[in-house]
Amino acid sequence: MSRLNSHDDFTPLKEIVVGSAAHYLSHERDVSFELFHHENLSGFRSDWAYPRLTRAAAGHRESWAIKERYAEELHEDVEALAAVLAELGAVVHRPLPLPPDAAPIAGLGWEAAPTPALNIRDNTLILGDEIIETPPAIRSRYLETRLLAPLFTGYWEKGARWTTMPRPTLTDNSFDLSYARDTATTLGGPTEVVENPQPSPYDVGVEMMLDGAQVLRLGRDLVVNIAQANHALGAEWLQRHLGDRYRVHRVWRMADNHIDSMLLALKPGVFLARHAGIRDLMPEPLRSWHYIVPPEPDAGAFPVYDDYEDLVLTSPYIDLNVLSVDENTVLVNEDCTGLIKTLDAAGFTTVPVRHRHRRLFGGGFHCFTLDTVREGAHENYLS
Ligand SMILES: NC(=[NH2+])NCCC[C@H](N)C(=O)O
Repeated sequence: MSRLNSHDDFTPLKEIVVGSAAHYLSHERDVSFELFHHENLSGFRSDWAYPRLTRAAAGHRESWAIKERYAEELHEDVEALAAVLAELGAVVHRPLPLPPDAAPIAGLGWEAAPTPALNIRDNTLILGDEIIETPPAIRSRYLETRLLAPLFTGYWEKGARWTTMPRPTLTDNSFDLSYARDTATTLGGPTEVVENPQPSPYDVGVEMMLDGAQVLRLGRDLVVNIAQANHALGAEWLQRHLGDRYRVHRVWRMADNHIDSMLLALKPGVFLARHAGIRDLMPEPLRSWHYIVPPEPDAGAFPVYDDYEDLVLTSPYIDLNVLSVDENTVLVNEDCTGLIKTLDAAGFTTVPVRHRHRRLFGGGFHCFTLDTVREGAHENYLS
């Protein structure tokens, strides 16, 4: 293990953590989960878009089983991803696997089954020599970074700084519902905001929530996606914490939360973007960069899932979530042939990797990884 040093997504990769899919048995469908995944969940089923038609009031807890076959295939693909990265010369670290008999976790006034540390991009932000654990918006993910604690301890011993952003209480009233209220879904929304928030003796009002995956890292510049007040508070914390060392550029509602299936930096001057309109949402100095927009995803590239039993947590654009091992080499989903062709034509070397169930488990290669050592420094890429 070397010293923590990760400022961007594209300079030569030395060390990386690959998430663990072990024992991903169910989704905890509480208010925090429904709200976070509102855009995808409410897009195709009217009882999920209008939950009061069918579901109980807030406080309702429901475990949604994941089919064993999908969980096993996911596990197989994640282990293969770790092997590919090792073959490419990176030192690969792993979180603690979630044990099969993990007991529920609890906060003040809630309980939830814990998720494995799979989408590890989400709850940690690495900025140079600093580990920042970010405040989760989903209760079942509250203790996810503890599964990374042995690794973080190792980096800390090697000199890393290690910070935890203020932890939210996550009562029903902690959430700003405005994004879910304001956005139309494919059902023609606006939909109902998920459930009726119930008062709790632990209410503190709208709280800070921000995922590491809402932040695009470009040396001394950070682009942070903000869709509502929880995120705005998180970005404000980040700005105050980082002071003059970083420029925090806030972008408004580029996505519901995570930015990394909308936009990724492949190298200085080049972005991979979901659509051409992304450029207009960007801060002025980044509008002159080149934006590579791949063809629309091919519906045939995804497994066919059951409309009711299988929760589809991402949009079909999830394969944009690639992982660069250097400025020329990009790991891409082998089934996303349109994207592979686009990147090949742009002069990149693509490494096709199998990942079947990205739509069920909420992430691609960028989400499932956390690069801890790259060669890049605290550069100013904007000048
Ligand atoms: N870091 C992540 N988990 N990113 C995944 C983002 C997926 C995005 N919400 C989509 O539907 O395409």
